Amino acid sequence: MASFNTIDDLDDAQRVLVRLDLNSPVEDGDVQDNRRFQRHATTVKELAEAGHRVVLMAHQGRPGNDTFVSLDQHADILGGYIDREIQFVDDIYGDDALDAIDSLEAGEVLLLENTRMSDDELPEEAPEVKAETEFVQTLAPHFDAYINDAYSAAHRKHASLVGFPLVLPAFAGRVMETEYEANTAIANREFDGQVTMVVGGTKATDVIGVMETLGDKIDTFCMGGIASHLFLRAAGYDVGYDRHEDLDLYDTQWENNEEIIQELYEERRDQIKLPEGLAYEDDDGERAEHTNEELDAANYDYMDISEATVEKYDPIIRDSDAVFLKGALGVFEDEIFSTGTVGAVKAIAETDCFSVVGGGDTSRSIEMYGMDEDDFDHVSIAGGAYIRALTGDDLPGVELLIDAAN
Ligand SMILES: Nc1ncnc2c1ncn2[C@@H]1O[C@H](COP(=O)(O)OP(=O)(O)O)[C@@H](O)[C@H]1O
Ligand SMILES: O=C(OP(=O)(O)O)[C@H](O)COP(=O)(O)O
Repeated sequence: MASFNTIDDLDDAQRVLVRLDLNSPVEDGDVQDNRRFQRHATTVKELAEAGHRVVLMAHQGRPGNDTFVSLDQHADILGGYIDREIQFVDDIYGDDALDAIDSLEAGEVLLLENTRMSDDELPEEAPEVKAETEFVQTLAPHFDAYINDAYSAAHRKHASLVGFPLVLPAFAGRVMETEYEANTAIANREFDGQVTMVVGGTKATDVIGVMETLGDKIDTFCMGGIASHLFLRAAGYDVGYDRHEDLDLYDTQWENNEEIIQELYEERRDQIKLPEGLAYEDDDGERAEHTNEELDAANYDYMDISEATVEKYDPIIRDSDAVFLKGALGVFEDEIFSTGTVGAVKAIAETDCFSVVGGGDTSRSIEMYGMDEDDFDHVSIAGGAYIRALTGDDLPGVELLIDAAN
């Protein structure tokens, strides 16, 4: 496996510049705590306890959006996980930031302001271009090492992610390490027995990309979510199109991907397991189901896979050596349509297989329905980066760490 240097390879008492991904939901201006803080805290705590001077960079939201806010709240939330104060400076590479950086003592931690508040950060450009920005050129001389822990942002060619590895010795943090290991385990097929991928969610292109890239590494695809309706349509059932004009869940995806869906369905018919039926809300607000033969998308909105489908997928999951999950099998946020997602996630949790659950939305089902993250080998905190890794795209932030090690 191609690899990178990690924080185990750092010299003692370093001045380290660490890129985290603390990008979080924001409600009425309040940053919402989430597992990104908890995960990155592991890296930060380890660095501080080892006696390094630790300066953190992260982004929040995108300019113009309500979620584009200062990182002052992030410092408090992250500090709560490491039992030590995280200083915050509302500057990135101006005099205030440099003063705060240079006054740090061993074991102290400082968070800089939202990197996206610098004009140098955002346009996606080649690492060589980013390395020449004032942002990178001003900060780099104040550090001995750059650490990238932001796997979930590693698909972006932004200054804080791709500029520094060209000008400082570069290392991976603990989150980067675990996310990378879990995702490459599938691509390299590091398992002897059955490998199953449970795929759902709303985006057909994600599912198609995974099937095209990993089709020969995965034995069985158990399908749910919107994508499964499109494959059921390819199989000839009356589903996989929009019944409201103002809704576009299916039609555009079908128009753009019809040929490849038909092709994948024909070529990989033995590998692809489709729902046996789908669930909808009846006139009394209760869950009801149709078998595939009864499906009638002109008159019903289908929100989950049927119970018979859960029963069909259950033994497949339990007989697997490794199971990867991407995307929800139904609208699990509504309890009556959580049967599919919770059924699959529970079966994965109860099975002694190597298991990875990914997708920002889907992994929320674990705590929503009282399951324990420790029952899985890895629960990814990455959305876009996870799917890019699964579909064979390089992550520039990761590639630069590998290059730096070689
Ligand atoms: N049949 C369905 N109809 C509408 N939405 C669905 C359906 N099945 C799953 N979803 C939705 O898919 C979302 C997750 O999809 P997606 O964003 O692709 O995955 P993730 O965020 O896990 O990567 C869930 O929030 C769920 O409500
Ligand atoms: O949260 C992130 O991505 P994700 O929602 O795909 O997991 C990353 O922080 C990247 O953010 P961006 O998509 O605004 O570049």
